[in-house]
Amino acid sequence: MNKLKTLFNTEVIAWLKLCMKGKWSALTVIILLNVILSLGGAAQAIVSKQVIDHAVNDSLKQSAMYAVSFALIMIAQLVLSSLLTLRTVKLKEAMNNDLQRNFMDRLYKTEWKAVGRYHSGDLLTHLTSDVASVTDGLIATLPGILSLVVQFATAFLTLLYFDKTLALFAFLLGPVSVVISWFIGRKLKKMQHQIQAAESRYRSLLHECIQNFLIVKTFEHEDDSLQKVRGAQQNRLFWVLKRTRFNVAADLTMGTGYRLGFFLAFIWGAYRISTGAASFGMFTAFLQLVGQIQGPLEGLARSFPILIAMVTSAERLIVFQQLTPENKKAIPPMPADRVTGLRLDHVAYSYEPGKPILTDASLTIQPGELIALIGTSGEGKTTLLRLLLALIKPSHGDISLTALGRERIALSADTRPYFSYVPQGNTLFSGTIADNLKIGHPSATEKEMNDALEAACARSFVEKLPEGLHTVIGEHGSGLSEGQAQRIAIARALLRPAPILLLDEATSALDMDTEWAVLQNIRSFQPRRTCIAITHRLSVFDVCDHIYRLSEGRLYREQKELAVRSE
Ligand SMILES: Nc1ncnc2c1ncn2[C@@H]1O[C@H](COP(=O)(O)OP(=O)(O)OP(=O)(O)O)[C@@H](O)[C@H]1O
Repeated sequence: MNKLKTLFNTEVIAWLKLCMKGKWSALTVIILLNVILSLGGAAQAIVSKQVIDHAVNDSLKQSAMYAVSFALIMIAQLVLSSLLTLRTVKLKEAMNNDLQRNFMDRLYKTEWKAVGRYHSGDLLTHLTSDVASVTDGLIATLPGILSLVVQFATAFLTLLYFDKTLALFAFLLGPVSVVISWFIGRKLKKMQHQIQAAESRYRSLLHECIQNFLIVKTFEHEDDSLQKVRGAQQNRLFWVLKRTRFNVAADLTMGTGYRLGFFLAFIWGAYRISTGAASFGMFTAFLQLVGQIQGPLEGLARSFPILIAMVTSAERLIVFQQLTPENKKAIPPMPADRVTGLRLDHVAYSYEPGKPILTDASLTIQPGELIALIGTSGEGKTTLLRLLLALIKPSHGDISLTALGRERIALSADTRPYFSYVPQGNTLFSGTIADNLKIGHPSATEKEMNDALEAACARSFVEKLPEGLHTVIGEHGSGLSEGQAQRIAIARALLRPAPILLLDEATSALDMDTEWAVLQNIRSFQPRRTCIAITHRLSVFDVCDHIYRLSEGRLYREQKELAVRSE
C-alpha cells in the first residue's frame, strides 16, 4: 500500500483534480469518444465474421449487407477519431494555458526571496515541459487508458462468447502485464526526476549563455561556453538514454510475450478450423479480437511511462504551490499628490543567519524631500530599497510611511503602491516606448507621457526617433543607448501615481549635466514626490536635501561638503 502511495500520492491526486476544475465536461466528451471508438473495434470483429461466414456459405446478399455495415463502422471511426483529435488538442491547449498562467500568478504572488532561489532556466522548464507533461497525462493518456480498458473488456467478452479457452488465456495476460508495468513504473519514476533535474540544469545554462551572449563573445569564451553546454548535454543524454534503454528492454520483454501469445492464438485458431470447431469467419474475428486484447495491454504498458512523467512533473509543480505567498490585500493606491515621508527605526536585516547587512539603521525623511543614499559597494543600499518595497522584511525594527495629516502606516506588501522604482541595469521590455511607459500608468495620455519624458530629459531624443513614442525597441531596450534606456525607465517611474520614488543608480549612465537636470526636474515634478536616490556621483549632492551614508549596517547623515570630500 505504501508503495502505491509513493507512486500516486493523495496530494498529487488532489492537485490534479484541481487542475481539472471546470474541464470535466470537455474531458467526459473525450472519454466518451475514446470509449465509442474502442467499442467500434469489437463491432468490427463481429461484423467481419458475418461477412466471411455468409460469403463462404454462398449467401452473398447477406454478406454484402454486413460488408456495408463494416464500411460504415470504419467511416464512423474515422470521423470520430478526427473529432477526438480536435477536442483533445483544444482541451490540452486550454489546460496548458491555464496551468502556465496559474504558475506565473503563483510566482508573482510569492515572496521575492523565495522565487529568487530558482534559476530562470529552471522556472522555464517548470513552465514548459512540466506543464506539458501534466497536460498530456491528464487529457490524452488518462482517457486513452480508460478506452484501452473498455477495448480490452469488450474484446474479452466477445472472445469469451466465441472461444472460452482463448478468452481465459487472454484474461491471464492482463494481471501479468499490470504487475510488470507496476515494477517498471516504480523504477521509471526515480529516473524521471533525474531527467527533469538534468533538463532544468541544461535549460538554465542555455538561458544564461544567451543572456550573456555579449560577455561570451567579447571575452572570447565561446569554446568554454560550448564545453559547458556539451557537459550539460552529456548529463542529460546519460539519463535520457538510461530511461530509453530501460523502456526498450521493458517493451522487448512485453512485446515478446504478446507476439508469442498471438502466435499461440493463431495456431489454436488454425487447429480449431482443422477440427471443424470454428468457421473461417470466426477465425478472422478471432485474430482481430486477440489483437484487440493485446493492443490495449501493450498500450497500457506504453501509457505507464507517460503517467509516471505526469506524476513527477506534478510533484515538481506542487512545490511551487507550497511557496509562501505574500500577504497582500488589494487596497486602493494612494494618490501621488498625497506626499508621503518615511521613517526607519532601528532596522536590521540579514539574508543569511549570522551575516547581517543592516544592523541598526534609522532615518526620517520628510514628505517631498530628495535624499541621496551613498556608501561603498556591497554595504546594503539596494537591500534598503528592497526593504522599502517590502520585497524582504526587516528581522528587527520598524519601517513606516508618514503621510501628511495621516497616521503612520506600517510597511508591508500592501504599501507597494506608494512606491515607484527604478532598479539598477536595463529593465525595459521589448515593444514600443509608449508600451514601456504605460507600465507606470496604463491609462497615461500622450501628454502625460511626454511630460514624464520631458522631466526625465528624454523627450527630445524620443521625438527624433522615426516613430517617436511608438518606436519599437528590442529586448532590454536594444536600439537605445544605456543612458537613453535609463531616462525612459525614470519617465516610466514618474508616470506611476506613487508618492515615493526610489532610484537605484538610475542616472549612472548619464553625463553630469543631464543627471543634474533630471534630478532638478524630479524635484519640481507635479504631483511632488519624495525621492531616495542611490548614487556614487558627487554632482547629485547639490540637488539633494540631505545625504545619508550607509556604513556597517547603520545610516549616518552627512554634511554635503564632507560627503563630497569622502566620495
Ligand atoms: N539575494 C541575496 N541573497 C543573499 N545575499 C545578498 C542578496 N542580495 C545581496 N546580497 C548581499 O547583501 C550585501 C548588500 O548588497 P546590496 O546589493 O544591498 O549592496 P549595495 O550597497 O547596493 O551594493 P552596490 O553599490 O554594489 O550596488 C552584499 O554583500 C550582497 O552580497
